[in-house]
Amino acid sequence: MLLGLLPGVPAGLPGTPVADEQAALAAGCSLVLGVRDDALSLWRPGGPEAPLRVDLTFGRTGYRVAPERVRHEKLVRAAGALPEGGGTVIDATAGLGRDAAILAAAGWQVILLERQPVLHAMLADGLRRAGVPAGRMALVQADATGWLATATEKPEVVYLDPMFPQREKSAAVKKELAWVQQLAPVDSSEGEAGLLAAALACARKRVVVKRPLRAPVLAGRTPSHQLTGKTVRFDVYVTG
Ligand SMILES: C[S@@+](CC[C@H](N)C(=O)[O-])C[C@H]1O[C@@H](n2cnc3c(N)ncnc32)[C@H](O)[C@@H]1O
Repeated sequence: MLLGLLPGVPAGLPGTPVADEQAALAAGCSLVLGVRDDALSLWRPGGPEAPLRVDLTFGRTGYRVAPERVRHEKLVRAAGALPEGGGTVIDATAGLGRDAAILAAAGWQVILLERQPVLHAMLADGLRRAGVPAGRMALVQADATGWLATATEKPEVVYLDPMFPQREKSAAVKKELAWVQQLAPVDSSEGEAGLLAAALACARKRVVVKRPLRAPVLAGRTPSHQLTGKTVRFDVYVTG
């Protein structure tokens, strides 16, 4: 996959600098990263689809959503009770930050880990535009397996949503997933097993893993219990 980097994107990202979409097409880029309406965005050069950007303030997943509404979300129920005085979730596979926004809206302090540099830059841009206080959602560019293994302060919860081949049916979500998968392909089974092991060793209370409804459990490890939704389920591993 060749990613075209349009003028105005942060320095140091992996990709091919291009002057405009025409140049990106001529260079054979399947996606471009550029600035649209003040947002760092990803799109198919010459394509009709709306650009993809991280949006934490609008729509269903806005981090300002009222806690009494988000507490019904299956993800929030899977994370368990928020300790009095607050608690921390490490979202070790932050992606576009949607699940992290739900957890933050439910009152958790969320540390977002994302290893893919372009997605990390898009998340940083989304957090900046949303004006999210660093105390609510803090972003780190890191490989989660190593980061979790060396974490000095253990969080209550570690949340994992590793890439999984095509799992949603709607065309819009398929498009987003296809684009994100070009940047961050599905991990090897050894990679997934290492990530789950690091999460289980780090979380003080539980590890939550999001899976497509009928997918096998991650790394063959049986969870303590499961919460199932219409298209996805949350596998919960109680650690303490
Ligand atoms: C399916 S997406 C997560 C979507 C996210 N839950 C959301 O709501 O937008 C998976 C993301 O995890 C990242 N990822 C996978 N393994 C990782 C690891 N070991 N360390 C850090 N990031 C990882 C990928 O780069 C990808 O962006």
